[in-house]
Amino acid sequence: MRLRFTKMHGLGNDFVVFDAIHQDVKLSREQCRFLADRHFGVGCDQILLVERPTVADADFRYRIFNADGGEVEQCGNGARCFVRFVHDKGLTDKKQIRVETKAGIIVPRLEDDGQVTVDMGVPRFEPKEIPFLTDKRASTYLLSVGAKIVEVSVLSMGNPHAVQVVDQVETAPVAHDGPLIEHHPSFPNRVNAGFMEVVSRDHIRLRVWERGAGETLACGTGACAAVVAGITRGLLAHRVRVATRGGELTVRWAGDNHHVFMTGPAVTVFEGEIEL
Ligand SMILES: N[C@@H](CCC[C@H](N)C(=O)O)C(=O)O
Repeated sequence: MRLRFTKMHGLGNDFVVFDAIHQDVKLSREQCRFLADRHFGVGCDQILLVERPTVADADFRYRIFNADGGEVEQCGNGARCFVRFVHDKGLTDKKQIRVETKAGIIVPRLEDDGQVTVDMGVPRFEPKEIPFLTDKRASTYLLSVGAKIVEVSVLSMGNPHAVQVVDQVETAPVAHDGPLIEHHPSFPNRVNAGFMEVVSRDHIRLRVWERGAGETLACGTGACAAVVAGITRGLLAHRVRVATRGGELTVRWAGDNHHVFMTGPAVTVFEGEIEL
């Protein structure tokens, strides 16, 4: 089959996006891996499908596949690109849309300045039953990672995250420890591993080893998880600038059962067609 796609990115976290409303798009794991391959395919961290919703209270359905071909629950940078895509393609003229994901409904909004704010929902502190709970209130755990013991905050932004605080993010052992945390036996569904340097109460630097994709230039749900972890640990204010290798996001969270809001850019790089 020959499919049209759009190459997009949110802070360098890059995507191949398909309109699966006007074309029949069914991707196998191998086809996702081929599309994501930076040498033999198009190259991307995730593949995004824009589909008709299957529930009454949503405008679209948004499906996400990691570079390894696994379908996942949520993707924050992708959600911003999703909004830009449906607007650019004339699929809607609503500024605020309701989007069905595997993790429930999210509500992105296209701002007047072209940035996108996404209501990412309420963070959940789960899984609750993993060994070595150290601080129940802050939901932190001790994990043995290689020869070290690392304290991580474990939470879900629809998808799973384990976030640790490091002194200097640029020298953090992301490539070494990231895969060990991703595949740690405490996380049977694997996990995204965040490394956060707290610069001040309203500014962090962040690198994320993503489940199924490796280190990316930015991770939207990772940014939300890091800010929630930092606030829960008493380290951060309620509005935080998150600096990633690909650029900057703003994340807001008022705590408890409040929703997390993430604001940042969404960029189209090129349009293409590929034979699968
Ligand atoms: N890049 C993403 C997250 C994509 C999914 C993640 N790798 C997972 O497996 O949960 C983002 O911007 O949030």
